[in-house]
Amino acid sequence: MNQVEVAFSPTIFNHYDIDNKIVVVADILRATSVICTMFKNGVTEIIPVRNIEEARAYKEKGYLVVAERNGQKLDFADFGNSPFYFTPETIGGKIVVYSTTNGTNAITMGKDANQVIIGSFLNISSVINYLVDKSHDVLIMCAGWKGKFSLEDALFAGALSKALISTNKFSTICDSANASMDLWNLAKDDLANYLEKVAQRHRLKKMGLDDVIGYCFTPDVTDVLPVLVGDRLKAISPK
Ligand SMILES: O=C(O)[C@H](CS(=O)(=O)O)OP(=O)(O)O
Repeated sequence: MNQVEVAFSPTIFNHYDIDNKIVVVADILRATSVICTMFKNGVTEIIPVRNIEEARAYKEKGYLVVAERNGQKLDFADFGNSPFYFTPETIGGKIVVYSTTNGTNAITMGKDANQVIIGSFLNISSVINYLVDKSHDVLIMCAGWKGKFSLEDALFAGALSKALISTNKFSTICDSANASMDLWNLAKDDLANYLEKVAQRHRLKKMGLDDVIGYCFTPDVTDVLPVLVGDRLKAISPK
């Protein structure tokens, strides 16, 4: 039986053994939801970069750059971080360079694992099917917020852990995975109400950027499965 574990923040990621594991990065508000939306709408590759200077250098070379810090688009970037910017018209057939406050940092941290994949509610069934098929131990890495715990990522970790364990192909002896499933069980029947507790929702609301909440918690909007290949994210076609 394969194991599922959860790291609640990148700050503690180094304490997990990722040898031969698949790392699922989750940044529900908003990076991994944005990545799934970009692939759904035809982006060919995404280059995740950690720092602003790297993103700026790509822009100077002529790349399309999506970059924000603290929710706000960087001045040199083409787009900020709302999934609603990414339509077939804006990103179809293009390579995008992507840098965000929390999500792209988490993605690059997992690069020594067997594989890094991108998870969100938008592609959760694709993630489940892929992990069941691959039969590796799994670490769900919550991107959190500036190194801290984020409720929305923990809820996703709980939903995914629960679904994997219900296949009888995974089990867990990880306290964080058990805690995330308890949280998900508490929230799932009245999710809209529970999401009032999510701090990132309120941070986004202050900036007028909280129109994404309903969308980012909608399951299975797409069947894309973004995977890190070298330094780029590419989409695996579903079976
Ligand atoms: O753009 C976002 O939603 C956040 C920015 S912040 O957490 O509000 O500073 O970045 P992400 O990397 O998508 O969590």
